[in-house]
Amino acid sequence: MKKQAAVIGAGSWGTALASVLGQNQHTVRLWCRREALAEEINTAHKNEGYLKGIVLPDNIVATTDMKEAAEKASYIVLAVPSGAVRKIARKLMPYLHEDTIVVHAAKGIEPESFLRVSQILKEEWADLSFRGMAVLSGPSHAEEVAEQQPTTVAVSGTSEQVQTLVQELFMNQAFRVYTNDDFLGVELGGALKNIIALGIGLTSGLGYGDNAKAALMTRGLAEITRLGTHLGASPLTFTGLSGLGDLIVTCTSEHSRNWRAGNQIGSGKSLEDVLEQMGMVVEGVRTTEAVYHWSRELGVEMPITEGLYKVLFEHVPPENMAKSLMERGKKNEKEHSIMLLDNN
Ligand SMILES: NC(=O)C1=CN([C@@H]2O[C@H](COP(=O)(O)OP(=O)(O)OC[C@H]3O[C@@H](n4cnc5c(N)ncnc54)[C@H](O)[C@@H]3O)[C@@H](O)[C@H]2O)C=CC1
Ligand SMILES: O=C(CO)COP(=O)(O)O
Repeated sequence: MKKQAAVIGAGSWGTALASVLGQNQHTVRLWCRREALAEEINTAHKNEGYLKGIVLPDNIVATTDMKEAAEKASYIVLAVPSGAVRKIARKLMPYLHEDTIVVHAAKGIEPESFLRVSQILKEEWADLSFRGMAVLSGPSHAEEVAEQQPTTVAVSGTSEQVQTLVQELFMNQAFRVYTNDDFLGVELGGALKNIIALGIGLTSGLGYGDNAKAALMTRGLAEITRLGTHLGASPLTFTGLSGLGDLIVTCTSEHSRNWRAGNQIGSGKSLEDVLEQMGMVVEGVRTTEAVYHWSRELGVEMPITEGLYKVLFEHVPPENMAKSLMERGKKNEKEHSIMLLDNN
């Protein structure tokens, strides 16, 4: 059935998600910051700056007016960088109502508070009543979603009903949505894989090959799972689309901004230059900062995150990261899995 949906954020991901909703014949209002972009979307049905060469469904209406975008929507999809979520949550406050379902699609952890995006939203909207919240996450580069290439993602919701409604809202022949009741795990997987993708990009920039890539992906997944299960997520979620799936796509695709940023830093560019030239969000930088401090506070070992933090924030040369990871004390590969099995 046709729904009223608002997508907040007309960058790569917001535009791609609006496109999926438009293909599904929903009424879509896409909120953007810049008038010129709204004009481009409404007249040329394009967003060339973010999704080059893509023609958008003509039932997407772009606006810079939050009221116009969100007021009548029964679904509000948040697709801004995690760093903008608090500000946007405040702007959205007047337009949430009893029937609103909020779907967030951002992947990050807030430095200092160590909050996930859904926790930021709950904090900002503590006094409001709305129908529910969901997180949409998985291996889904916007460029391929916009081209209607086959894509699979996971959705988790504050209730089973919300989860199923969001699955129905997005699902189509090119965009397959699986439900997963582990909200925490789905949200964490998407945020944490960006750290590992940055790290792998870094080693590629240094000239290391596929063995290093496979090592970092495998041990990266181990450290994501270690933190996630410590916090109460299911280990199985990290083997699914929002865990391993998203890790694979972000660590192996040249679409990935996190991988590309790491690659350029490994090749000798400064973090500041890389971020300035990217022109799009590189979530892994902020999440590395958050998770480095968070894991130390929790006493959870995350050596890849630690190594990357030192490169990004303490000016340690990238080659030292690989060296320090290789020279760590002897370990049993299954240490953590054995501990998890023992606890069950
Ligand atoms: N691009 C992708 O393939 C995917 C991205 N994501 C996640 O979606 C989120 C958004 O990413 P992208 O769309 O790729 O980023 P982007 O850099 O392509 O676009 C970001 C959009 O947010 C807007 N924005 C930035 N700061 C803002 C602020 N302070 N207030 C209001 N609007 C602001 C920008 O104007 C732009 O429209 C991130 O958390 C990302 O990890 C998730 C899945 C896939
Ligand atoms: O999350 C993504 C794909 O699932 C996008 O990753 P990047 O932000 O690294 O481009």
